[in-house]
Amino acid sequence: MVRRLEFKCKNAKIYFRILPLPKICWENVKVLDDKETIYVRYRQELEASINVERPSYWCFKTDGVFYNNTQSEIYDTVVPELLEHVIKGRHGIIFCFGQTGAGKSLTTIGIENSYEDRGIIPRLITNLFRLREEFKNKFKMCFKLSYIEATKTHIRDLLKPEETNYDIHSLKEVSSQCFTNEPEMLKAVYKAEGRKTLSKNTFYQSHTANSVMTITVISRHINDSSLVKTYSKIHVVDLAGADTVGNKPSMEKNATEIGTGNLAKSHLEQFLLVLIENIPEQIIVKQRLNILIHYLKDCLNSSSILRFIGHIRVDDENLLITLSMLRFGQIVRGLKPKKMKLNTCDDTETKIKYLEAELKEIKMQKDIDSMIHNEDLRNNISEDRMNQLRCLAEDYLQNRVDEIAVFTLADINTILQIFRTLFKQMESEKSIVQDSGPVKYETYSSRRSSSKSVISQKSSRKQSAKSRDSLRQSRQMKEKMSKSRSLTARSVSKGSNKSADHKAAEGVPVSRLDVLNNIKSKESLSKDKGVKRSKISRKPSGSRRKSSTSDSQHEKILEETMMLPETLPSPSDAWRNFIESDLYNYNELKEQMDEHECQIKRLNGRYIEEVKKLNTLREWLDLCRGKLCELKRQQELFGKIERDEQGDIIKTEQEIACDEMLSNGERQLVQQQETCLTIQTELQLYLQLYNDKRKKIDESFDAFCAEKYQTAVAMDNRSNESEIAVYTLNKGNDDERLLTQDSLVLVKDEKINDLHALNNEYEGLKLLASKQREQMLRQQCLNRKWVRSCRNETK
Ligand SMILES: Nc1ncnc2c1ncn2[C@@H]1O[C@H](COP(=O)(O)OP(=O)(O)OP(=O)(O)O)[C@@H](O)[C@H]1O
Repeated sequence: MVRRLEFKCKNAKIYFRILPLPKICWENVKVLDDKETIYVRYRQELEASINVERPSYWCFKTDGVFYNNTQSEIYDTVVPELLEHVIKGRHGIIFCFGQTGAGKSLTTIGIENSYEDRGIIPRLITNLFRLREEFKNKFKMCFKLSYIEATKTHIRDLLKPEETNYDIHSLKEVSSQCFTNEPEMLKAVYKAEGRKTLSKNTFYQSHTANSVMTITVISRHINDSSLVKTYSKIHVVDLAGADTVGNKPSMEKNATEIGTGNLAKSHLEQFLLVLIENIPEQIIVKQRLNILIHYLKDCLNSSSILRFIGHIRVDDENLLITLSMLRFGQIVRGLKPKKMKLNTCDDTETKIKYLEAELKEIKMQKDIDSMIHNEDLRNNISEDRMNQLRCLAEDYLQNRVDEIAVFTLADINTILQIFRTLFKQMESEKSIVQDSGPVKYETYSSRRSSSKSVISQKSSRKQSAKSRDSLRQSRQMKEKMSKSRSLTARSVSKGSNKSADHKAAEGVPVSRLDVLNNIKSKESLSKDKGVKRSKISRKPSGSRRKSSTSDSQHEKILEETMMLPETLPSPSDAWRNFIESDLYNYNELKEQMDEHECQIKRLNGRYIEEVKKLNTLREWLDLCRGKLCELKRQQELFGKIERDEQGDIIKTEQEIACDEMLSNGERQLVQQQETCLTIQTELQLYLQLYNDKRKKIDESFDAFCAEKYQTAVAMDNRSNESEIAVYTLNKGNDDERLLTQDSLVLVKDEKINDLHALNNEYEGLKLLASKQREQMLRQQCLNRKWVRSCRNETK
């Protein structure tokens, strides 16, 4: 024993808690002031009842003796140091052992007592979650809880509400629940505590089995690149109370209950002894012998941090069992510490995540590197992205978007490549236009249809205003250069007409003829100089006739360009020119239209009058009918009805007069209805005529614009000279409805007002639409002009 006491134990520590009792025999048990050494009198001397001069004592060295210490003091002495090791990855066990009713449950859980007197387990949970919060920037921690009760042969899972028992072979099935917050874990612990088996006869809650609360701490250093997670377990064991059968404190417990406690203590004692002797085979045997030791086998070894708290009663009656507990403590102190061994394992899940993140970063870095080194990444661009960029480029050129969003150098390269392709396409078309020869004029309608297709075909070649400006600048530069080179050529194209380029350069409006002359002069210039273009070769006239499809297309493009108006006239100017020209008999049509309008106005006035008359007539007839009914009712009431021989009612003179009046009135009503219908039909006819004339004028105007300006001009106010036109037109529709319904519904003034309001709204919308159309046409015109100027430029 002396040899063992000399040994300085680090991993295992032993503490004793003395139960405060009214009769403590301090003569036989002494605690030194260092609160570490306990002396217990030789029992033989006591039993022998002999007076000895110098009494003999057993000396027991401990790591701390608690007497009248608070729960908090005990916790602070025992647990924090252990917890430090546990967090680092070592297993730890706190054993509470001792005599029955000596305070083991108070030390471990303290559930029966006040909050201040809560035991190690609740304090430990609070401490763990506090540590997790404190080191959240350094460690990622997760806690798992298991709570079991161990009898001699079985382990019961206390976390499960129903009784679930496991034998020595199925201990791995014991549940382990993960908790992310303190209250939840405490709740689970207290619930488990409530499920423990209690002795039936004791006045306090005496436990008959051993219980183990286990918290597995899994932690990983956040900045640790090795991605190794440490896991460690901390067990708090409340051993069943040991005692001598028949001893006073254990009187309320039966022999089996006491036996469980004694067996656990003696197995543990034996196990510690073989652990000290370090005989592996024996260790395994002892582990198999007791289910509790088997359950703790991963942790119950010399490399773990072991804390034993023995609970003793130091009164005369319990001296023997106290001595037994103290001897157990000495065995514990005999444990040789082994080299610290951290429980670590690879955190596969995090490792995968980490590697994925790293891979992503490397990829990104690679992209940046290749961008910096100006590498062509087009190969890395997906088909979808290519298409998207193509659409973007086209949208940009068509002024549909103001800018193109690019993310990488590859995007920029691709966009440039698209521009280059489009430019080349345009160049080749230009050369075709140059080769396409004399211009043929087509009818306006065919030109319009062809222009639509041309526009759609070449939509990708239209550019935004910005790009046009820059192009114009470069064009002017080119023109200046070409001007100096082609002096001779320009002298050929004499007369008052300057070249189109020259005019354009001077800001003078360029006519179609100018453009044509320009093309011709350039052609002759190239002929004169004998310059042969490598790509733009003129085809012989015969062959051109054969390749009709492509040629006609090119001619159309040329005509499109040639026939474009230089400036789009304002609608009012166009209208004025149309009226003045009288090419389409506008004045005659207008005269007729005015005549119809006069008729419509006249008929409309008459119609309203006649309808009013009709109304008055109806009202009068209703009055007559009412009067007649009243007369009849009075006669019936006063029994004045006279009947002839056949039994028919004889009418009074008044009645006969009334009847006549009624039949006259009804005849008049029919005539009046006839009149109204006739006027309506006439009105309808004139409205139809009026509309026809109006339509004809509109068509004539369109034809005039097509011929004169080669484009449509939006002019919806052209017929606004006659306000009634709009009114009567719509009113006409309303009348039409009246006629088809074949009923004489009155056209009331309010309705006319409603119609006016609707008309106004309709006109407003029409005006808006026409403005938009005009704007669109202008834009189209500008685009065409741009195409033409580009073509000119290439010459
Ligand atoms: N140090 C103490 N101070 C005051 N009362 C105590 C102390 N220790 C224990 N007690 C009281 O003694 C009674 C028994 O305590 P406890 O249940 O903790 O003993 P135990 O060792 O767990 O008993 P058992 O082995 O039968 O389960 C309880 O009522 C408890 O409050």
